[in-house]
Amino acid sequence: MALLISGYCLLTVTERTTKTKHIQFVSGVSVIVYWLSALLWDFIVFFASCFLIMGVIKYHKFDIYVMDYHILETMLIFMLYGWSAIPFVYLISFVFSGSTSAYIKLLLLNYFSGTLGFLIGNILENKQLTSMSNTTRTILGNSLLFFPNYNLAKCIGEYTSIYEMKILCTIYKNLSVYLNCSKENTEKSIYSLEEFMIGKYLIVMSTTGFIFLLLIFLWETTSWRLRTFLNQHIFFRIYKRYRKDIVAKELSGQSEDEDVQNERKRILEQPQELLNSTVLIKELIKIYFKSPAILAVKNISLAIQKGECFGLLGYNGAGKTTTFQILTGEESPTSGDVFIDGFSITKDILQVRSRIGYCPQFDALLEYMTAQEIMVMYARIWGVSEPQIGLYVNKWLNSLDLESHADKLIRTYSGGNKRRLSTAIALMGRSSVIFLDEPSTGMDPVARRLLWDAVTKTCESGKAIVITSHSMEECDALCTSLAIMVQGKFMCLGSPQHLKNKFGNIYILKVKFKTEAKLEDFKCYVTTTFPGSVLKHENQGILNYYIPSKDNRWGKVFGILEQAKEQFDLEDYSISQITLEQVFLTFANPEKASSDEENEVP
Ligand SMILES: Nc1ncnc2c1ncn2[C@@H]1O[C@H](COP(=O)(O)OP(=O)(O)OP(=O)(O)O)[C@@H](O)[C@H]1O
Repeated sequence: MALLISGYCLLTVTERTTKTKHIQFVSGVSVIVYWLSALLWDFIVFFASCFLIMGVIKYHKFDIYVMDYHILETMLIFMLYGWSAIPFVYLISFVFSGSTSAYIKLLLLNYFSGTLGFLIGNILENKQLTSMSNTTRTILGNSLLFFPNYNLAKCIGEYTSIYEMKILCTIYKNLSVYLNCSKENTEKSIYSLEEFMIGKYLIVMSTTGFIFLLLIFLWETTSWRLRTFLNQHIFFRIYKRYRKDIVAKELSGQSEDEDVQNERKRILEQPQELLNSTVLIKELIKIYFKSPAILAVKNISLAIQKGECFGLLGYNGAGKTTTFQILTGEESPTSGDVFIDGFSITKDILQVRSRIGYCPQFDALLEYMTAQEIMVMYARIWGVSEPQIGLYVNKWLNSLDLESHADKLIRTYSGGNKRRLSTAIALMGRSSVIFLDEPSTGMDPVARRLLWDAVTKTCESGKAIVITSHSMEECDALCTSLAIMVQGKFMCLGSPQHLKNKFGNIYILKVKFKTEAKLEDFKCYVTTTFPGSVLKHENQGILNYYIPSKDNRWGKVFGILEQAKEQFDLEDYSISQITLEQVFLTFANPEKASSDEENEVP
C-alpha cells in the first residue's frame, strides 16, 4: 500500500515544480477544482487497484478478508484509507522539490509509519511493556493516528485478530481456556470504538481525510497572503532597520534617468483611475532574504496601457524573471504593489490570476498530452463554448504553425516547438495582459516571425503584452516601449526610437580598403575631421568607427566620406545610426560601459 499510495505525489510535485499548476491557476482553475479533480481521479485509480488487490487475496485464499460479506468490510477499510492517505500524500508533497525524491521519501515515511508505527502502537497499548505515564502514552498513541498507514496497519491487524478469534472460538469450543470466547466478546461489533476494535481507526481515517484536504486548501489560498505579510511586515522591516545604508542607497527610488523618475512621479502623484492602466507597478521591491540578502528588484514603478507591448531588457540576473514572477503571483513582493485591471496583487490575487496569461522562462507543459489536447483543456478553462473550441484551438495552432504536431505527445517535441506551444497557450486566453518570458528562445527564424505576428495581432486586439527577450531585433520590432533593467533597477524607459534618439549620439562608420597602403593616413584623417571619434575594431582592412553625431549631420558625414573614398582608395563604406543593441550594451553593463567611457565618444 505504501508503494501504491506514495505514487500519488509524482504528478502533484511535477506540476508544481514545472509551474504547470501555476499556469492552470493563472488560466482560471480554482484551487478547489484543481485538488478535487486530482483527488477524484487518483481515488478512481486507487479503487481499481484495490479491486486487483482483492483478486490477489481471493486467489491466495486469505478467506478472512473475502469470505461472506467480508469483501465489503475490507474494501471499506481500503477506501477510507485511500480517502485519508491520498490527501496526506498531497499535503506532504508540498515540501519536496523533485518528484523522484518525493516518491522515495514518502514511500519510506508511509512504510515505516505503517510497520514501526504498528509496533510502537502495540507496545503503547501494553501497559506492562513500558513505564510511561498515561499522558505520554496517550499523546504518543494519538499522534500516530495522523499517519494513514498506521491506521491501516492497526485496522487490518485488529480486523484479522478479531475474526481469527471468532473462527477459533467457533471451531474449538474448549479453547476458551486460552481465548475469551464469551458471547459478549464474540458477538461484539468490529466497528465498536472500544480498544482492539477498528471503529476508532475508521473514524480517524474519515476525519483526517477532511483535515488534510482543508489544510491543502488553506495553504493554497492563504500561503500567498502569509508570505506577503511576512515579507512586507516582518522581514523587510527588520532589514530596513539594520541595513539603513543599503536601503537609502539602493532602494530609495532615486532613479538614474529622468524618464524613469518622471514615470514614478506620474504614478505616485496621479490617482489610479486616471492612469487607466492595465498593469500598474508601484514602487516594487523584491529582496530574497538569504545570506547575504539578494536585492533582485529595486523600487521600480511603471504603467502599461491596453494594446501596449512593453519590453523588459537586461543581462542575465538583472531581475526580469523575478519581476515577472511577482507580476504573475508566483513570488510575493517585499514592498510595493502591482495592480492588474485595478486589482491589487497583494490583496486580490485570485482576481489578478484570472486576468493574466503567462509563458514562463521554462516550458510548463503537461508532457503526456498532445498539443491539441492541452489546448482544448486550456480553451475549456478559459470558458470557450464547446461548439467553438475546435475552431478556436485550430486558429492558435495555425498561428504558430503547430498543426502538423498537434497530435504528437508533447514529450516528443523539440525545444523550439515546446516554446511555440507555451506561447500559444499564453496568448490564447481571454486575459487582459500576457507575460512572455523570453518566448522566442530556441525558435527558428520562421517561427520567430510567426510569433511576432501573433504578438502584434494580440496587442491590436487590445491586450497588453509584457515581454522579456535577449533579442534586440525582436524588441525593436515588437515593443511600443521598453525599459533596460540593470541590477534590479530601470536604467532607461521609453519607446525604442526615443531611446535611440536620446542615447544614440553616435554614428557607426564601417570602412573597407582595397589595399591597406593608405590605411594609416585614413586613420589620421578621421581623427582630425571628426574630433572625438573612436576606432572600435580593426580587422583585415576593415575599420569600424564610432563618430559623434553632434555637429555632424548625415549630409556632412556622407559628403566627407565620398571625398575620402577617392582620396584613400576605399572599396566601400557605410554609415548607420546606433542600434538598440548598442544602447543596451551602453546601459546594461555598467562596468564595461564605465571602462569604455574613457575611450569613447562623449
Ligand atoms: N529563488 C531565488 N532565491 C534567491 N535568489 C534568487 C532567486 N531567484 C532569483 N534570484 C536572484 O535574483 C537576481 C535576479 O534574478 P532573475 O532570475 O530575476 O534575473 P533575470 O534578469 O531574469 O535573468 P535571466 O535573463 O538569466 O533569466 C539574481 O541575482 C538571482 O540570483
